[in-house]
Parts: sequence; structure tokens; C-alpha cells
Amino acid sequence: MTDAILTINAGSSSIKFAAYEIATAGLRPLARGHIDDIGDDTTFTAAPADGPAERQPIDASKGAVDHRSALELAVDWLHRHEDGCHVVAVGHRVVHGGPDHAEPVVIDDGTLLRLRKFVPLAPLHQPHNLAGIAAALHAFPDAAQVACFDTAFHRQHPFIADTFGLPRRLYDEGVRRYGFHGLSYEYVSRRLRSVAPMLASGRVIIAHLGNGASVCALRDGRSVASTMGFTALDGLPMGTRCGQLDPGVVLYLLTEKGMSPDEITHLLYHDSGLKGLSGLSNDMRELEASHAPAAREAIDYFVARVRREIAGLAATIGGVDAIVFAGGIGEHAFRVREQILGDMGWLGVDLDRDANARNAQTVSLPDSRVAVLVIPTDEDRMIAEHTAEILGLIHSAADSTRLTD
Ligand SMILES: Nc1ncnc2c1ncn2[C@@H]1O[C@H](COP(=O)(O)OP(=O)(O)O)[C@@H](O)[C@H]1O
Ligand SMILES: CC(=O)OP(=O)(O)O
Ligand SMILES: [Mg+2]
Repeated sequence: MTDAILTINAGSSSIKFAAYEIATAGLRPLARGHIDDIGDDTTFTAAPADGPAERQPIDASKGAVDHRSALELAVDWLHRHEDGCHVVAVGHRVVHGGPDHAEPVVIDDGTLLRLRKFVPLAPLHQPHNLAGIAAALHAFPDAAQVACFDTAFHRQHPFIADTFGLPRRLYDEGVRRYGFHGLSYEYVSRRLRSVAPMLASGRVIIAHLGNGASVCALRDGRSVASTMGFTALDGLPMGTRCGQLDPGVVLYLLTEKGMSPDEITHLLYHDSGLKGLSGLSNDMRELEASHAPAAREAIDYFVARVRREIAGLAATIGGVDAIVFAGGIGEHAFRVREQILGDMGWLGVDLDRDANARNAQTVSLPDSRVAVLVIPTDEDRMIAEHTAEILGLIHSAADSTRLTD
């Protein structure tokens, strides 16, 4: 019987899951799946590595699918498809690890207690991440459970990249910028090292543009600064999140408009960003297909903020050698990429419009001073690598070439 690792990545509106065999040459994908649009027209898609995908809408007649029932579906599917495998570990994406977790950890009761404290700092993710751990503990009681943090990759930032302009005692208490999407940045940065090692050791800006979105500046593969802050609200506008906001707006909503903290939380996390600006949708595909002026304005605002953050981060790291796009929008929305970089000649970017329209790996012209690449991210693979690594099931993922598979 072969040993296997499962991964669970519970996001704001989707759950991704995967299974990997621990083979002598590294991790071999066995199966993966995702449950999308939880709460509304939920769909379930799963496929063994060598077989066709099962894709089906979920029957909502018994009530809308919530994260808990979606997790049960995911865990149940993994259970049915682990046939012939011994599940030795389950790796979980945990969005908030706070100031102390710079590495993944094997979960025990103490870890769970600590991680629960961060629920208010990541309300769209942390409760679902913890529910995923509870579901996996129940379904796979003999397997090790490993938490892999979105924040861990950013824990080496210099003080000025993580502090706010607040009294220092608040920084000391933990009120600071944590940065998120770290598993994605780590994966993309390792992929970059295998496809373009010279670039990877230089000044790199990665734009993770998905339903949640952020930009990260790296030097020699290490995160130096990120647009995300104390919570996953800061920085870029996102599907339903506001992005950077004058804190005076929150005070105004509270004191002048009489909104409650819960109402403000809902507004900033669920009703803002692309959805709030367009009045239409959080989904970039729907906005691109729409002729409504507000849909165009929402895209224009998103693009303007990405441009501003790229330029700002370039200043932070003293220039840029490569810009990399990842995430659903970053990997597929070529018009958005063109709008972001089409006229950034002043920064040294010369976009290859044809390659860009094909979503090619390199989308800059050969003589562009700044290389521009599209590298599909794979948080699940990164979770599996970390899980295997911390349990000593494979050698260091950083030294391996497995990510080039
Ligand atoms: N072909 C495409 N063109 C434009 N946008 C796309 C395309 N495919 C996916 N997207 C956008 O990517 C976003 C979702 O990104 P993704 O990384 O999958 O999100 P999540 O953070 O939930 O993992 C949505 O806004 C979706 O519209
Ligand atoms: C941290 C975050 O925003 O994650 P996601 O993109 O999965 O929503
Ligand atoms: Mg995501």
C-alpha cells in the first residue's frame, strides 16, 4: 500500500482538495478537485490524475451548500478515492498564522487554540480553514495534520514593510502587516527559479490576481514587502473586498452613519471591490463580458490600483527584473494584463501583445528590460510539499526540481 498526502485549501467561496502519492522521486498527483461558488449555484468538480473530471452542480433542494457541507463532500470524495493508499498526512492552508508562524507546523490542541485567535483577522478564511482541520481529524484520525500558513512566507520582512504609522506598542501587540497568499508566492517563485534562475535571484514582483488579490516584491526569492496588511482587506480591490481604504471612512460609517461593526465588516468583506463598484458581479469574466459602464469602471479601478502597487513595490526593491502574473485573473485575463502593463515602457516593460493574448509563459518582447511571465500557481502542491517536508517524508522541496514536473 502506498502512502499518500491529502491537501485541503478552504477559501472564501471555494474549497480545493488534492491527493498525492509519496513516491521515491517526490510527490505524484493522484487526484484533485474543487467546490466552487459555495452558497450559490455550487458546483463540484473532481478528477483522478489520469481520468476524466466529474463535474456536477450540487443539488440545493436540501438547502444551500455551506462550507461545512462542502467540506464533508470533499473529505468524502477523498475517502472514496484513497483506495489502495494509506493517508499519512493532511496538509491545510491556514490563511492567518499571526506573528510567530514562519514555517508550517504539525497541528496539536495548542496550535488550534492559537489559530482560533486569528478568526477576527481573517473572517472569510480562518473559520473555514479550522473547520477543514476538524473535518480531516474526524475522517483521518490516524493521519498527521499540518497547517501551512499564507502569512509565513512574509515573516522575514523588514520592520518598515510591516509597520503602520501607529504607536509602536500596537506593532508589538501584533497590529502590523502580515501579508497573505504566501503559499502561492512561494510556489510561483520556486517555479520561476526553475524556468529562469537568473531572474529568480533578482528583483521580482509577483501579482497574485484571483478572487483575493495582492502583489508581492521579492529579492532572491524572498518576500520583502506585500500589499496585504493586518487582514486580507488591504491593498488591491478584490472580488468583494475593498482593498486600501482611508481609515477615516470606517470612522465615518461607524459614527456618522451609525453602522454596527458587523455591518461594516460585511460591507468591507462581502459587498465591496469589483462587486461593489460594478453593482454586478465579483467575477472578472462577467465584468469583461458586460457593456455596463460601471463594470468598465470597476475593471479600470482594479487595473489602476495594480499599476500603482507594482510601481510602488518597484521603488521599494530598487527596480524590477521580472513581473509575474498568477491567480485566476493573472493567468487568464489577458486584456487586464495588457491594460496593466501595455504602457509601462517607462518602467522598462515592453509587452508582447500576441504572446500575452495567448497566455504564453513569457509575455514580454525579447529586448524588454523587464521580463513579464505568466506562471500558473498551485497552492495545493505547495501545501503537499511543505507537509511532506516537515514530516520528513521527502527531502527539502526548496532543493528539489519536483516543482518543474
Ligand atoms: N478566462 C478568464 N478571464 C478572465 N477572468 C478569469 C478567467 N478565468 C478566471 N478568471 C477570474 O479569476 C477570478 C478567480 O480567481 P481564482 O484564483 O480562481 O480565485 P480564488 O481566490 O477563489 O482561488 C475570478 O474573478 C474569475 O473571473
Ligand atoms: C488571503 C486571500 O485573499 O485568499 P483568497 O485569494 O483565497 O481569497
Ligand atoms: Mg485564492
